[in-house]
Amino acid sequence: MDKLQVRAAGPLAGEVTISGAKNAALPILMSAVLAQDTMTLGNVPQLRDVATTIALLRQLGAEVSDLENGTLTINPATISHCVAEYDLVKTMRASIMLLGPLVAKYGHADVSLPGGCAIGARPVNLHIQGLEAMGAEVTVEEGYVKARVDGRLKGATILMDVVSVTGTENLMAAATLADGVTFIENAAREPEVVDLASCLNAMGAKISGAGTDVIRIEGVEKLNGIRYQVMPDRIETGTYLVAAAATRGQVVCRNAAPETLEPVLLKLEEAGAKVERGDDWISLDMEGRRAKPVSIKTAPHPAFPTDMQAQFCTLNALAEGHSKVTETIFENRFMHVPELQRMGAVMDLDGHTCLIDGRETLQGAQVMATDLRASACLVIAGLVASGTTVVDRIYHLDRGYEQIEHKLAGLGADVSRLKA
Ligand SMILES: CC(=O)N[C@H]1[C@@H](OP(=O)(O)OP(=O)(O)OC[C@H]2O[C@@H](n3ccc(=O)[nH]c3=O)[C@H](O)[C@@H]2O)O[C@H](CO)[C@@H](O)[C@@H]1O
Ligand SMILES: C=C(OP(=O)(O)O)C(=O)O
Repeated sequence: MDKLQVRAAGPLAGEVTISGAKNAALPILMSAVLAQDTMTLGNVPQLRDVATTIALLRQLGAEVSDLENGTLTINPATISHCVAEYDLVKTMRASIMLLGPLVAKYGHADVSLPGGCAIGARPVNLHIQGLEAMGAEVTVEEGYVKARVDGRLKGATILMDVVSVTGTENLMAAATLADGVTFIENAAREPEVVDLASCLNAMGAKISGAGTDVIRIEGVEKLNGIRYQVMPDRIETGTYLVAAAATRGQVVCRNAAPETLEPVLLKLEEAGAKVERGDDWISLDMEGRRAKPVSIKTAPHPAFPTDMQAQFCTLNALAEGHSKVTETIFENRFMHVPELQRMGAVMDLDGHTCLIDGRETLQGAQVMATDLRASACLVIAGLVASGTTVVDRIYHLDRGYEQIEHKLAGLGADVSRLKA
């Protein structure tokens, strides 16, 4: 298994180009099965999760090109087999987003249940209940969610008990081909939901309200293949901004979407960073200062994103004073805390809250990446720590960060991949 070796090399400085968003690319790729003809997608990031999605789509029988310079074509007309097998699904929970589009277009879908993961149980009950409300018969047999409908799904009013990003996306995508009007209430408002809605509308769907907590979808009979550019990755952007802040450096993120990460930018300003926003760029400059501690509480958009919580734990571990980080989305998303403690961070877990007493620096150590953002926070810690940090199990990192070692090296970091 590959590892990442990180050594402190002073403040980061320079420019980094942000990739397309993993969490927008995945639902858009999976919703491509709804089209009648070829979809051409641009700004698709070269990630392990994208490779898994391509493999899943090919397993269904779709003709999918290789990803070249961020561009991918998908011809779903050849789909013949509506089954997403366990071997691929177990590596990527987002595979559940095939369920809605497949049953809406083909009337049947079998998608393996992905199982629990490091950050929490992550059930899919809301996905299932929403499809049932639209008239599908859904069973769970031998580890697979099996959805069936005779003819078209029916428009329905669906109240989501919990705000769910992929739940909203799955049901919104399914409802585009339903007979009648669907309302999704208490919908997720994440920018990636809006990006998926924009793509579906360009394909001919009639969706309004994406980005608010009530989404209205008027079903249509068919959707067309189109060209679409995936939005920039706000979490990747936030990760490079935090990396620059933790090293007391500066960075300009190009091809970014500042309006999608305002809660993160505000917290970075509170930490003492000078942040500037352009149309498609964000710059951050610590002017050599050590970060001030910032307390955060994760919650659905437009509040502070859970996918940036781990990175802010590292920033706070290096800040001048005390802070409190509260996780409200996933029950087990502090797996990075014991690893940061091994690097000398002073932090205490109390249920869903982590109390942090910042230190001037950390010490390099061998650490284990437990999930995607935990991995990122350990890499950031390594950029500052004395000695050498070796982050093991970086396949997590490869799920969500395109060429992280090259991008960091471009900012002056001393980072290298140790091949297994
Ligand atoms: C591919 C993708 O976009 N992943 C993102 C998505 O994950 P994902 O869509 O899986 O996360 P959800 O928004 O669904 O999860 C939010 C909460 O709802 C609960 N829940 C969810 C579905 C369900 O049927 N029942 C249920 O109880 C979950 O356990 C969790 O406590 O949003 C998360 C929250 O912003 C992010 O961390 C992930 O990066
Ligand atoms: C938790 C994440 O992703 P996923 O939902 O794909 O596991 C993430 O992007 O931080």
